[in-house]
Amino acid sequence: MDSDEDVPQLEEVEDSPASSPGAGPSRPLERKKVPLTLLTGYLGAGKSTLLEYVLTADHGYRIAVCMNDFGDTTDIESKSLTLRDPSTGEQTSSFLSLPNGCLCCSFKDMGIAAIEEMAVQQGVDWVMVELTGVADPVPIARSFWENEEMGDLVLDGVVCVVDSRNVLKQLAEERPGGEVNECQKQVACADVILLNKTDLVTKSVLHQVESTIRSINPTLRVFFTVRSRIPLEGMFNVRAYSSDVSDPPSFLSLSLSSSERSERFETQADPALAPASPQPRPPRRHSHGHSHSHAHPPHYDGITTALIPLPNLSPTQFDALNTFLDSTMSRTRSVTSGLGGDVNVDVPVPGPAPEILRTKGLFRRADGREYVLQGVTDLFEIKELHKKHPHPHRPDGRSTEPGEPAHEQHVEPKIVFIGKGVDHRLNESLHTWLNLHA
Ligand SMILES: Nc1nc2c(ncn2[C@@H]2O[C@H](COP(=O)(O)OP(=O)(O)OP(=O)(O)O)[C@@H](O)[C@H]2O)c(=O)[nH]1
Repeated sequence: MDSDEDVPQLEEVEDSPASSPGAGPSRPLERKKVPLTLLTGYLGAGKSTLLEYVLTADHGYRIAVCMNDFGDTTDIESKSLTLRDPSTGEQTSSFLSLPNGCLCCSFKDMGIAAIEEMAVQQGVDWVMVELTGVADPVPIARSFWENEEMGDLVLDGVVCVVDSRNVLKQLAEERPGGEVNECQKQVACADVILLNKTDLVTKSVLHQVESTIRSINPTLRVFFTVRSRIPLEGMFNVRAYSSDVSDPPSFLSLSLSSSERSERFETQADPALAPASPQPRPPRRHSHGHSHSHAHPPHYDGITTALIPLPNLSPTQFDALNTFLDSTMSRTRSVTSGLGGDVNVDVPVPGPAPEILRTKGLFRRADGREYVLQGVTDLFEIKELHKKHPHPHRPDGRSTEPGEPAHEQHVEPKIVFIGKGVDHRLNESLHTWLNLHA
């Protein structure tokens, strides 16, 4: 095995005075990072429609949108700007400054470092990078996540737009050798999804689309949209790859017993776009009766999910969990590298190795300390969570009185694996392994 590809080990992040609970804002001397969102979606799903909205609407955000090419956006009244390398004075990239304060940049000619430079120099609130319709977002998300050139940028999450009318067909498209298709990968690796073009489908189709999407990736924030019209706050601050260990990623609020009820958002159809026939309503809340203590039954040969509840961990179980993850990721690496064959693993998991695309989780030790797990393909990282702000509201939504203890949002410890060949064996093996090390 190439040592460069060694999976990062479980490391406890050291408590610096600035990051300790109760020590005030973490790292006060550091510049605030600019969050970056990756936008994916199959051909024709509605990505450009979303970007056009971002670039033209009066939403109050200053967003830099990076696209493969400017396309039709050059029609939008804009001012062309050029960015120069401060050391050489050479032109590094060009972009358009739009009337609502947003910027439109050509991603084709810009590396991550140039995007970072532009974001910092222009003082933008947010960066969105559009990936092309058939792009596999997994390696791109991974490279944005681990890239040192990100500097003052931080990957916030992956937003995927799907065409509700065609997505079931796109998910079912077969690839030679049973490869996972791009549409499945886009859904698997997304953190926020827009079920777009809801004006073109019936309520029952939309219901089917939602349950299929959730069976592939139960950690998603779901929005129902017409013309990709989404409240922008909904797709921002996802912190899905958060390395700021004072703010838990929002997927952690996913409840094991009620993930179907977890987060639902509906957007109003633009009346100007309303079809002549009555607008189908998005489905009401519903339950599929799934038990999340086991993997979902596969809907497609490709991607499945295991959502595994965890007990509070003893010190030996905490170490054992690291070994389990290390072994699981080594097996994934042997599949994705195409080398196959035996890998040196410490944990016996029956059956063929899964190809894991995304891993997320929260661990709690018996002493109450909590850790967030993030993983993309065979890379994973675990950081201790230092809660900065206990929840200022009571569970009934009312603010706490002065002196009354703040209520913390209760998050159940769990791991979510999303990938090909992920099934109940991972769940069973992990619990057997943890019991062995109790
Ligand atoms: N009826 C309907 N049409 C929509 C909606 N959203 C987008 N469209 C139309 O669908 C077509 C494709 O939308 P785009 O935004 O260009 O899709 P895209 O994902 O950028 O497509 P590519 O650039 O090919 O990947 C356009 O004609 C849009 O006007 C919607 O909610 N309802």
